[in-house]
Amino acid sequence: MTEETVSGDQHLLELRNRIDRIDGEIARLISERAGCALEVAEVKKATGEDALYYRPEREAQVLRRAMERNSGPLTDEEMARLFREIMSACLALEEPVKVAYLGPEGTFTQQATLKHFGNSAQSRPLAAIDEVFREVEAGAVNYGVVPVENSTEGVINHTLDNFMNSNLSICGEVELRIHHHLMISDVTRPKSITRIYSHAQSLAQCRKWLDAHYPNVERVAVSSNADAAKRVKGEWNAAAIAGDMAAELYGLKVLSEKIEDRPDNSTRFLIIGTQQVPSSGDDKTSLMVSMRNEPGALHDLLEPFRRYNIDLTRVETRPSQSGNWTYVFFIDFKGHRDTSGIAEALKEIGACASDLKVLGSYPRGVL
Ligand SMILES: O=C(O)C(=O)C[C@]1(C(=O)O)C=C[C@@H](O)C=C1
Repeated sequence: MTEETVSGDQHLLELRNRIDRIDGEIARLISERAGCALEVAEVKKATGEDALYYRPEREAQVLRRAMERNSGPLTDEEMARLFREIMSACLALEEPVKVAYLGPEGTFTQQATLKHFGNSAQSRPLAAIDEVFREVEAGAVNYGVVPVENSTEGVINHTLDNFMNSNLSICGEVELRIHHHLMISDVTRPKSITRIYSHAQSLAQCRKWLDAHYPNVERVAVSSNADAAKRVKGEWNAAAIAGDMAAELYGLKVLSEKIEDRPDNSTRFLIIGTQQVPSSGDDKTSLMVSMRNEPGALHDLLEPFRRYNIDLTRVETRPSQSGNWTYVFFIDFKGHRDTSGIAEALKEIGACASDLKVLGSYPRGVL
């Protein structure tokens, strides 16, 4: 052994000893934090049966602070993700939170659920968006996670329509970068692919790539990306377009990575529940408004937003379920319903609308 390797080995040993010491301190501090969370739970329990353990506004503040005070070398996102998991474990200690999401397992909605609630939440896949709403309404789970819009393909109508017949609120949002991969099973012959399975939205998000690389291959729309991945197992002439979780879950091999046409392709998901969330300091509000079917109605609806200087982030129109050719507007804007300016604007809009429902004010997605 040369002198150099001896001193290298010695240095490695010293560094590992240092890491062991730091880990000891981190472990002690995490336990102390978890003890605090248990005390918080006692304080909440004393408020009665309906005590709210999960506090979206507080979680957003904790994560934002973790990012603000980070000075590297980890990225802000990486640091926040670590705190996400610590808080998830602390919340599970207070009271296990039950979450339903649009399944099956392996979908992007499951990935969004994990990103938002962390690994300690008890999550359950359901077959349809309606079912997620129903299970939250019935109290079988505390929260639901459903997709609402994609940056390439637009709004998910089914989710918006469900709000028309539901009393649930929006208590959070989470955005996920969507990376699609072309994947095959171990029996697939890559040169003999004649069929590609995926969800219709994903096929649309990879349209140009498919036109360029697999122009004559049949594209088969199925109920989810995870379902596509499942079908490919055992088919020698088929491939699937899906995400990392599906590839892992079904043991598929990724043939081509990140094949989405737009590199910034992302999907926004909503957290639905029954609680009204206080301001976190950086929030969004979602409204559902019906207007009388008369000239100038849309102008009257939007005018207060301009006057109170409120920043609209989205306006969607859906046919109302109560009559032909009448519409419901879904409007998102920056700010919390309880802040001055917004509270006044909502009062004015309420006065000119035939129906106004605040679907919720909630923290802007952090991670
Ligand atoms: O501050 C609270 O209310 C807590 O319950 C503590 C805590 C945390 O671990 O920081 C845990 C769960 C809540 O969702 C928010 C924060």
